[in-house]
Amino acid sequence: MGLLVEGKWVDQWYDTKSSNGKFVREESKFHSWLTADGSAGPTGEAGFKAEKGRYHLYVSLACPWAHRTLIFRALKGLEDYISVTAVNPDMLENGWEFKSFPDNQPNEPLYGFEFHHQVYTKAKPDYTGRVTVPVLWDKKTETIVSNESSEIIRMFNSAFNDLTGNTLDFYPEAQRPEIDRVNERVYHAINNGVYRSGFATSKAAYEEAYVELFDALDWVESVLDSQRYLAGDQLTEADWRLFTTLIRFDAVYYSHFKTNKQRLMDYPNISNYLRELYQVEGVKETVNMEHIKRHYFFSHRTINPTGIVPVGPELDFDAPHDRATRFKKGQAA
Ligand SMILES: N[C@@H](CCC(=O)N[C@@H](CS)C(=O)NCC(=O)O)C(=O)O
Repeated sequence: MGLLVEGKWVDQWYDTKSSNGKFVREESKFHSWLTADGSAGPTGEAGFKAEKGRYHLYVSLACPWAHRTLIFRALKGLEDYISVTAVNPDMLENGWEFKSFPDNQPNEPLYGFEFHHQVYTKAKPDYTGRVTVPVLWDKKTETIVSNESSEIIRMFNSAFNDLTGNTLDFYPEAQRPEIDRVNERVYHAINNGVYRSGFATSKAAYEEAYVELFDALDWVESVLDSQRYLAGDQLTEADWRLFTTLIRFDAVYYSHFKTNKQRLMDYPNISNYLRELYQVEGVKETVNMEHIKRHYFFSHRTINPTGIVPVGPELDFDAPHDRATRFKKGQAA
């Protein structure tokens, strides 16, 4: 685990000393947008037109943020348009590495890179900052378009529609205020909340994150009691953003990040909803529990010094769910 300082790799764990034991996530640094016609998006540079085969996605199958982009790639039928490389789940002194798992064969197809930080210095030789996944790479101009998952999923939601004919919309205009409102709380208290709990190095910081997390999960449980999805009767990006944290919860966060007030399996609405989302066509293929468990338990040696990966728990996301029978058109039946 480390970061780049003026283009040089430095091996160091997160600094929580300057923030009273709190884990503070660094903002992503690349914010351009891929658009249908190459015009500029809300931030960054213009010139990234949606074209078949032009872009490459670097992900970790373990990472909840990268997982969002893989889900959108699948739901939007972009598999033949955007190629993907998954890093090795072990993230140790060199950060993310390009090696297949578990057989450790080189797997970076564009430049033969060994380390993910080489992607960052290729784009910006004097880059300073964290070296994170996902990264959306432009093969044509050889640069990073974006390393912010919440923005990459919005690009995937619409930029390729004319090319693919897939017009599924997970950020519909009319629901945007509600989606944004839900995202805000889910991001802070749940998506990032599990990390704020697990990476805290003071009891006070851990407990603050823990309380906010379970308050938010209670709120989600009650929302899902009266409507089928987080922002109403339609499946939206708000659901997919929550999904990637939920699917890791009982297997990893509950024990490794000490978020153990109760398991998700113990929430009737959330657990049924989680199974519904998992069973949406194309989604289960994006879930890789081996990478997920291996990454967290093996890589975070400050939290789990032995690196031993637990065998359990046994989880069956293919079990039937009750959401379709409980909600006719998204409303309680
Ligand atoms: N805001 C980023 C966060 C991405 C992120 O933190 N990814 C983690 C893996 S789950 C990572 O690569 N961490 C490496 C590091 O922090 O050094 C996004 O949503 O795209």
